[in-house]
Amino acid sequence: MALRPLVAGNWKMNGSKKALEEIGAMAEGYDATLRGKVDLMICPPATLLQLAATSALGTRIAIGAQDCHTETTGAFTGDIAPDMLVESGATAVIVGHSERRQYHAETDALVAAKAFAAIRAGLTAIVCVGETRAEREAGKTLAVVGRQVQRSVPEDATPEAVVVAYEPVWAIGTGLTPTAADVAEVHALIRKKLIQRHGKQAAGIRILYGGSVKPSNAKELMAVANVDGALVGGASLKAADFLGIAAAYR
Ligand SMILES: O=C(CO)COP(=O)(O)O
Repeated sequence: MALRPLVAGNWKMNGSKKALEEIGAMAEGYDATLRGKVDLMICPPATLLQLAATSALGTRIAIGAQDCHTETTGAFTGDIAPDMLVESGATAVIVGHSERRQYHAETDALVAAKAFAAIRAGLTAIVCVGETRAEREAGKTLAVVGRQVQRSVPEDATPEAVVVAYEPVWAIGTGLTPTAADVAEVHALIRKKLIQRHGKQAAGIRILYGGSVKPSNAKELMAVANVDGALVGGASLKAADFLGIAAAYR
């Protein structure tokens, strides 16, 4: 089944008010042809969410956040509840990015709880999974990713509520990418696991590839079976690059 693809940009801890001009430029380049074929989303830092949502008003570019808490309110200094993200204009949130797993010791169980809380607030949860270089070299990729999908994707996953992003940790920000055959193998496994656990409707859950996606490799990566779009880091900061990736669907 060909799903409507999603190209989402994760700005990570980058961007400023000035960078919001890029969203304007993205909107200009998101012409009728592209709009008819692919969804676009930008996930700026939390401090820019509200401004980004205002910049994106009327452009059909969606705004997402990069993390959320599991609770709706409470004594959690520095954290942000899913409802607060909704109020800021976000319609989605990334959870379980490998940088959160690595630097904030986030476990699969916590990621699943965050995704559950996000969905309950009406957000789409973009759940990230992916193996490290050591795990790939040890031949453990499918076991690791399979386990992460099993444990990080919440019970109530539907195509509206959940997007899964496969991001091999060793491909993030390195310029390295897996071969198309390797991507196909992992995405097929993710699809199988989703259908096993969430039933036939899980054929409609979008599975994004992320890790050094650029305009020059987007076409090849986006053509792989079960790759329903991209989660883009560095190349999402500039409108020309981001649109160049989206143009894989032109
Ligand atoms: O981590 C990523 C997106 O979430 C990928 O980052 P890069 O595209 O910079 O490799």
